[in-house]
Amino acid sequence: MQGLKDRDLFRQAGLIGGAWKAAASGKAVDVIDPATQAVIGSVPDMGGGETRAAVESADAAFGPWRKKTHAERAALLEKWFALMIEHMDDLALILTTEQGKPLEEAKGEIRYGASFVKWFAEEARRIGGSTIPSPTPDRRIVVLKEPVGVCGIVTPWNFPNAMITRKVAPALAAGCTVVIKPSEFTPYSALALGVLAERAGIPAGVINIVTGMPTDIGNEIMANETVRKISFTGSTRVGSLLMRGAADSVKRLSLELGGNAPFIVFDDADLDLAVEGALVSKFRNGGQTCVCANRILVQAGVYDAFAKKLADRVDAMRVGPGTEAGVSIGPMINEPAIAKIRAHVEDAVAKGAKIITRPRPLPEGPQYTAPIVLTGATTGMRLASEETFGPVAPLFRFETEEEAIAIANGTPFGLAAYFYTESLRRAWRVGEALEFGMVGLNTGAISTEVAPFGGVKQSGLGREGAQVGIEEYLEIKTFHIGGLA
Ligand SMILES: NC(=O)c1ccc[n+]([C@@H]2O[C@H](COP(=O)([O-])OP(=O)(O)OC[C@H]3O[C@@H](n4cnc5c(N)ncnc54)[C@H](O)[C@@H]3O)[C@@H](O)[C@H]2O)c1
Ligand SMILES: O=C[C@H](O)CS(=O)(=O)O
Repeated sequence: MQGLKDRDLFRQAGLIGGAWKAAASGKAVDVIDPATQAVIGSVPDMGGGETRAAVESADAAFGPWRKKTHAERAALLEKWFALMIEHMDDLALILTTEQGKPLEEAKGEIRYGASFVKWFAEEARRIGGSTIPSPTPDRRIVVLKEPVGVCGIVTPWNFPNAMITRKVAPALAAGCTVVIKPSEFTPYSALALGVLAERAGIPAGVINIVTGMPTDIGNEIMANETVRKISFTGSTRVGSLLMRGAADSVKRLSLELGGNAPFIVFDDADLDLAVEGALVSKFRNGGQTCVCANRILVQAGVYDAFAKKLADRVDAMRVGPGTEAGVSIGPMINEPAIAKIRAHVEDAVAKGAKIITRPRPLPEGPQYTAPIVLTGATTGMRLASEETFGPVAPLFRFETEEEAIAIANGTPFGLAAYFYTESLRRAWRVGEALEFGMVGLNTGAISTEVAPFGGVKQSGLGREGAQVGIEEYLEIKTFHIGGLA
């Protein structure tokens, strides 16, 4: 890869038991730069056999890793964190090249990804248990927290660094070992993290990375009884498939799945603040973010003013390759993503929506799409019920608070919701009425390592980050000590 200061971070092999490996079949999968469609390189197309070997390595490493003190594990995580920060420019360049997001956003993701490693290095020292008053005088009852064991970590392409660290950092801090299956579209960010983990001194086998197409790897992760937990971020379709597959061996599950976030602007909102929030929430990563505003609901009294302000700002956004200075919307991940965005817009326009942003020339290449604002969106349109996952801001008009809440909650998803109001009473009322795992009031930015992240309904199970994130990788053992009378 051109432009890296440390070329060793660009690896084209899987990591199993401390060894960098090709696929047993000799097969490889090409990885494409979404800005140019050029082949960046290839990674091994591994399958069930390599995944089994990775699980065996993780299992062999589990005993010694869990026996380390929390402070020892924390020190290794701190070193890993420091290396991520030291190599931020290279990690960001790898990320932008394989995923497409603007370089400054990629740096933001590296900082965000690293923040989980730092956070859980600190949390490692705070894994506690408890004692319970015994029902009889001859007994003591102690609640111990123990690592779950080998974890399968399956991650998406849209945040190829942070979605890994948000899982692996708490897993390692808790004393678990992992087999990571990164997205086949963006494996290089994961492999660079593997290189830095080695350099940090994290022992061989604690982190294993299997690359390639998902079905065989996924089947082995689901079926292998040594894997005690699967932590998955991605679509609801694949999440529910993993849930079914994990059932036979009753694995623990964390699922961070799709969303369909409402972003509600009430008549009494600070409109400028709401526009800023909408830009942050809607257009981060070109709209390819699970917590992106998908449906922007605007009360009738401010609808036209909000639409104009938002459209003016969107007209000023630059579209281009993520490596170019000043670009705020990079290419979309692949052509099916572009096709879905187009289909949503065409469906909306056919049903009466209007594009109010200016037409603009786009850079050459099939994966660019213009950010747009649509007025006249209604609940019968595809973009009301499906994640568009692109830079399309549809504005729905509503009259009353009850109507807005009904539209917002009228989805099987429940990841993130946002609303803007200056009224304290409405803030509590609406905040409590929204059926979502995360709610932003007067802010479009809710992602941080310090706060629980996760959804309800078909958006998933469990929470990542914060104090609770490590619990996902800990089992409770109740230790009854008798005969003490
Ligand atoms: N809730 C969250 O925190 C969160 C975060 C990021 C993305 N997402 C969601 O992810 C989706 C976009 O990501 P995506 O397109 O990579 O999702 P995806 O579900 O297609 O893929 C996610 C991962 O699952 C793997 N996978 C696919 N089929 C599999 C199988 N049969 N067995 C095992 N693994 C399999 C993929 O290779 C990839 O690594 C969106 O719906 C988005 O909302 C959610
Ligand atoms: O795509 C959804 C992610 O969880 C991204 S972030 O955590 O909000 O940055």
